[in-house]
Amino acid sequence: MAVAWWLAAAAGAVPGGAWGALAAALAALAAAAAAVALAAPARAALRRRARVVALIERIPGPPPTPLLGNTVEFNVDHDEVFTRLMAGAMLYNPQHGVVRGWNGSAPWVVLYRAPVAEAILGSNKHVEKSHEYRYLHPWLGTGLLTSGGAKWRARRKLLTPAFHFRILEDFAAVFHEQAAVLMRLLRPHADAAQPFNLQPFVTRCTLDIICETAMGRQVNAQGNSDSEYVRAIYELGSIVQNRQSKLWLQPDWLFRWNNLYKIHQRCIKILHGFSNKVIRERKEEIKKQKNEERVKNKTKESSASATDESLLDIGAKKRLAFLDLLIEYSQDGAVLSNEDIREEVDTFMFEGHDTTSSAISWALFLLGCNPECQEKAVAELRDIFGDSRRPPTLRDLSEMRYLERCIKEALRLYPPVPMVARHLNEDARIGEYTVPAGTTAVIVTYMLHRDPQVFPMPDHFIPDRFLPENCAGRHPYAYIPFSAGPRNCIGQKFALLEEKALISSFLRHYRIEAVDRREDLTLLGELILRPKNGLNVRIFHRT
Ligand code: HEM
Repeated sequence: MAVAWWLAAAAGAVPGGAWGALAAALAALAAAAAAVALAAPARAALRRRARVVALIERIPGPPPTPLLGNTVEFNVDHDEVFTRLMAGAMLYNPQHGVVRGWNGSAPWVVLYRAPVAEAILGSNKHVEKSHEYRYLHPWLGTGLLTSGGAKWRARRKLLTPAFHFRILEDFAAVFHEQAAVLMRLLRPHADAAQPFNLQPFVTRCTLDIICETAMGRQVNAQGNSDSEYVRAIYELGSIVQNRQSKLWLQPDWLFRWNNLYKIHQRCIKILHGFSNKVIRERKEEIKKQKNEERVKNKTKESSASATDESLLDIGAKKRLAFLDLLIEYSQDGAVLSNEDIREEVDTFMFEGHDTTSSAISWALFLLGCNPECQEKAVAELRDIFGDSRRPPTLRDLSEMRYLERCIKEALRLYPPVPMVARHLNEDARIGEYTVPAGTTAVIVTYMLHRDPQVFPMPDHFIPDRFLPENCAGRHPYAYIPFSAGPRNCIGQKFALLEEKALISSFLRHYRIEAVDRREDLTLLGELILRPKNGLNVRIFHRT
């Protein structure tokens, strides 16, 4: 275009004669060439768009409105979005569990049957998170949960050993100590006529657990729920949820004009400030310890009484936290910088407390709805512990087989992460459909777990569905509370141990009765599955 303009300007600048005619002809030629040159990419873009539309429209789904797509259907009260999504999905193509929708002009597919979920989650190609995860970036950066491509692959490989069973053994003591605090705090509610919401108690406990296991620091959320750090975690979590569901909070430039932005920035400052401080201090402590060890080793060689001293040392050894492992893996900044470490520590803080809190609260609530299952779990605990009040060992936890089935059944009915989403960087074959690159694929775990073909009487709480003989032959993607495939939850063993430790401790102290009826609960299916008005229960001391 610039060439045409220059030639036209040149034609105007040389008045009359053959030069002028030639320049004008050249200008026309250049303009035509530019139009053709521009038209080619435009035509290609139109062709690509037509292909996307044609492929997506082959999939059943609600009729879209021009420009707005199906966003109008979701312009409902916050409480209704999740129910709408599921009802809409069930209405179209329930047999295959693949439904399409348009978020404005952006294509989406909703998947809710095992084979189609496997097509995405089981693939090594479709590992990019969808755009909805970007609201977590200011806090988590691109840590394991939010990163993609080569960075995610390298980090996943690096961090996997940190979740080895041997390392988790160290955390059993933290689970027990924090469970003991929770039991004490629940005491005033025991045997009272007035029901109470169990969830905030459990959330504060899981927050204390993750803080100590991830960073080796105590924030004492159970003792002081008003701490700046704890408040920042809650506030930021709620802002992220808000941004996901409210269109006007989504573009960054619009969000900056909203009152929430200031709070958002303040929370980020507090959370990053805390993590940075802990990382700095821990690095210094490790350096100091190493120096002391070096000096001691030298003294040991020359002192006969060194044995007693080193034994004392081992007794006083500090508990390992994930942070210590990250510092070790970092190789003095060569592999992970301080910021890289912070991303991962913050990711564990985020992903490792609300999820477990949701899982534990739902499991206890369901045991409160099903007293016969609760008593079976208690009988199993009596077999393991007798009358002893001792803390559970890892072996005890592994013997809680019935309780494990209850936990798994609760994770089936109320998966803490009710859906996961991927951005498709290339075409995907999903069932009988080709889904084009650029589509967002949302796997709705909550629906997938209620497929009556796989789980007869899907709404009933039946822990024995998870007896080994009943699991045999089940599709590997039919039950995926921790997602599945290459991007599954790295913390699932940790989570199950924590669940068993807390729930067993609870059942050894209290009997629980659900006050809310399951059918009356309003579910908020956001990042984490929550009941809108909490989980109201009564508890009674066990005699
Ligand atoms: C009951 C508790 C938990 C549940 C139900 C759960 C569920 C999940 C799910 C569904 C995903 C996949 C998310 C996605 O694809 O968007 C995930 C990923 C992840 N989870 Fe968990 N999680 C739990 C506990 C934990 C804990 C305790 C930790 C850490 C201590 C943790 C750390 C992570 C991380 C780092 C990822 C990202 C893994 C990756 O992309 O490679 N989770 N979790």
